[in-house]
Amino acid sequence: MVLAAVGQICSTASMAHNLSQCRILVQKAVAAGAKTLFLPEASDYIASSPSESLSLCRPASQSEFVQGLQSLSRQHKLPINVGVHEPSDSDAQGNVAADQKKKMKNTLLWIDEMGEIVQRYQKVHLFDVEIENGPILRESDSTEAGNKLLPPFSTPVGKVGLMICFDLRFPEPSLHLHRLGATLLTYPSAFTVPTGLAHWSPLLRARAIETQSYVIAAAQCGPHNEKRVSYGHSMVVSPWGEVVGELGGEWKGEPELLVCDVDAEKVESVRRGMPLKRRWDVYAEV
Ligand SMILES: O=C(O)CNC(=O)[C@H](CS)NC(=O)CCC(=O)C(=O)O
Repeated sequence: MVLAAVGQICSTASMAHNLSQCRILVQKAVAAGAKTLFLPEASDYIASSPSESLSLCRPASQSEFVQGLQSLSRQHKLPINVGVHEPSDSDAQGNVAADQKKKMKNTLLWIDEMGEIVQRYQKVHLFDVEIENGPILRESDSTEAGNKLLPPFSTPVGKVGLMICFDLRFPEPSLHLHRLGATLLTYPSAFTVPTGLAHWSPLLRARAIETQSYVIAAAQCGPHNEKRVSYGHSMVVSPWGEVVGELGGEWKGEPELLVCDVDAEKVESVRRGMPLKRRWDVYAEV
């Protein structure tokens, strides 16, 4: 068994403030003996508008937030999984007008215990919604969608398959990563409150049950600015679908940490006990 730590923060437009929240969580995770720290989507910042978000966006090599986390991970020999914004390589059409800003990527970094960025996933499904009495958000206005899933890779907490937030609503990528050998799936998130109330927990449990894998979802929580609040409820679900750890949805003014056992043998025993043998002869292959 190995301990995984899951951090819950409330990112604002201040990268220095957000880094200081993460620093507290790194220290707590190390003190608890955790072997990996999972941080939410957009941990580097959550801005009040797409234009502010674009203006804060910089490459990891020039981001005080990412550099700060890399040095913390190196110092403590702690792998860190963290969601950030990065500039896209090209604009959406390939030739925008000079006055038009480039788009961003919504990415998830795996920083190893040497402080190196060794894996990078770019969010594939973007959150464009207009829900009555609910959120109106158009992520694709400012963000470029990724075009591939990353093959699962070995870590101290298992073979990790990376996904982000809204990707949670699509079973296909999780099943695909499962087929490629993942034993732990991540969904770092900044869920809205109404959609979180309606769907967060059943979706996370469904993804864990369907793939017989651990699901780790570090979440943004509370008010980021006057316009935006996140649902919180960071969660760890076992391959049997049990919620083995959960944080609250109320922002208490400081970051919170959840520490859970990740048991490789549990993945094996759940899969051995209930083999989910596909019938590709009956329905389409995922
Ligand atoms: O905006 C940023 O800076 C970071 N990105 C996000 O917070 C994204 C896009 S707005 N949020 C979600 O995908 C929430 C999904 C959700 O709430 C649901 O699926 O119900």
